[in-house]
Amino acid sequence: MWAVRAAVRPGTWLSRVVRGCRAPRAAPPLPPRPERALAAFREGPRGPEGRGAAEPGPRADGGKGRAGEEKEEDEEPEDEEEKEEALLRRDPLLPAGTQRVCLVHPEVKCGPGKPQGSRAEWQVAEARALVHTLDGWSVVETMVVPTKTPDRKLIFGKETLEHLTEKIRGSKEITAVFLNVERMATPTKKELEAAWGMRVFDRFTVVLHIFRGNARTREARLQVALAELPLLRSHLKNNGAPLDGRGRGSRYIMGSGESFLQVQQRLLKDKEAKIRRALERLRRKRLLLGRQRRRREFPVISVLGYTNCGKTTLIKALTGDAAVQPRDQLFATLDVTAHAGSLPSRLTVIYMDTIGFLSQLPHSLIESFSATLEDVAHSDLLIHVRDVSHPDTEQQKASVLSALRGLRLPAALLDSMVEVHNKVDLVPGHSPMGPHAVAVSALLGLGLEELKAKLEDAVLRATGRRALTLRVQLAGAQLSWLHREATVQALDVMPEAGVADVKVIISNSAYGKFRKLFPE
Ligand SMILES: Nc1nc2c(ncn2[C@@H]2O[C@H](COP(=O)(O)OP(=O)(O)OP(=O)(O)O)[C@@H](O)[C@H]2O)c(=O)[nH]1
Ligand SMILES: [Mg+2]
Repeated sequence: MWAVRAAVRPGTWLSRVVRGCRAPRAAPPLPPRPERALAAFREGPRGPEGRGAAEPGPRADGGKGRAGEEKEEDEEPEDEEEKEEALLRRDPLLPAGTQRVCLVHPEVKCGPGKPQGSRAEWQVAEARALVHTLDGWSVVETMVVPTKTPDRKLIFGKETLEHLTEKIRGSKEITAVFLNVERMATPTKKELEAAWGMRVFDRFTVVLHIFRGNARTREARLQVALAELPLLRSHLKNNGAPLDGRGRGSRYIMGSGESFLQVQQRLLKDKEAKIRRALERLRRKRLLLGRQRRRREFPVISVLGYTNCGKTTLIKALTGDAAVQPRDQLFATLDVTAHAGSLPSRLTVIYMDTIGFLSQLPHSLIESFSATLEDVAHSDLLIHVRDVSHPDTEQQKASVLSALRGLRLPAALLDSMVEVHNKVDLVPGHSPMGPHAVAVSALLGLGLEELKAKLEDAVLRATGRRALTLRVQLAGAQLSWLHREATVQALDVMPEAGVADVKVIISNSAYGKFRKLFPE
């Protein structure tokens, strides 16, 4: 889902699951309420899944199904979970405590590695934001250094390296270096650390660290663990020792006929197979529960956008869900979460909060998260939230759209996407262009009514429904038929005339049947 330099790739929406409950349509004449829809998303005693990221890890797989519900394939024994926990144990990637970072950005001057359509300042700003996301870390120095071949072993030419070394070693303030490349080979890292006399980190390690800290569900945590495997492999290859630093012992493990390296490689392979199996189990469950959700016919709206643009804040504003916790942080949301809200005609919809986009995201992270994109493809509507107060808002939009194109979503879903211009409180006089755009301040609650009206219109169109007020005879079967086949929103009874005006949300096909059965 993210642009990785010029190549934008699909990325990381995580999905959470849906717990079963009775369909709200079975309880007319009350309008379907968000709470009821939320109940469909509950995962055991912890309450609605996908609560704020600040809560301790809710489970992605939910609790036990109720009687009468579709039986879950693949019930997991308790010890499966314990085994997964073992897969997730690992050492810290970054040192704890305060770090004063020198941000070194290799700017590709020409050649195939030159990033398309993005500026060094933007990439530097994004790298700085990543560093500031880490607790106690700050950028004290920024150096943009020209390079022709950022993927070469030492990245910089001899002279540039000497110049950098002089500056870095000469500064008393700097305690670590963030080299803004996707991945550094272990030998490169070692050589740079030796030259500069301090730890050097790449974007992969920093983003992985943030992901580790923010992943809450089992699925998200396993996906991060999968993304880490290349790092463990390269450490093994280059050090002959795993990252967790357990002793190497003798060259051959006694009696096994395998060298230490072979044993470690085998263990990593086993680990990968186990993580993939566990993810596949969770994925099957998610798809099954997604089918249940669709059967219950709550329209699903996926809320997408660049990281920190205000997706979670918007969902909080649209649903009033007090447990939603927006944070001023990159990748605050790593688990796709579901939140119910209602639209003007009281139609209940489910908003899916998703992980944000970022340009230049390490692609092994994106790949490991990509299975969860399936959920976005099954939405009824997409909202693209934009932070219009951000200086790079246009690049961010291009990044997001380009990533979305890479996902091969249904054309109708892309065409009907609603663009939300968020944070307009910070941009006085902003007026959005285009028929699908609405300006809001999710934080201050501005423009939400207009947005809801647009969403309702789009959802009804996308799901082949319409909102109608129908006059029915109280004596006949019309009212009970509508209760059965449509969603009754409100009832205005006129006893003296023996009629009622019924506000319904009804599918086009059901309306056709209604007219056939009860001609006007
Ligand atoms: N001024 C202003 N700030 C906003 C608005 N909407 C969101 N924010 C702030 O922007 C920051 C990020 O908001 P989130 O809702 O967490 O953004 P997000 O897109 O969910 O971020 P990730 O989950 O990290 O991708 C928070 O500090 C919000 O308070 C807005 O309309 N106006
Ligand atoms: Mg969020």
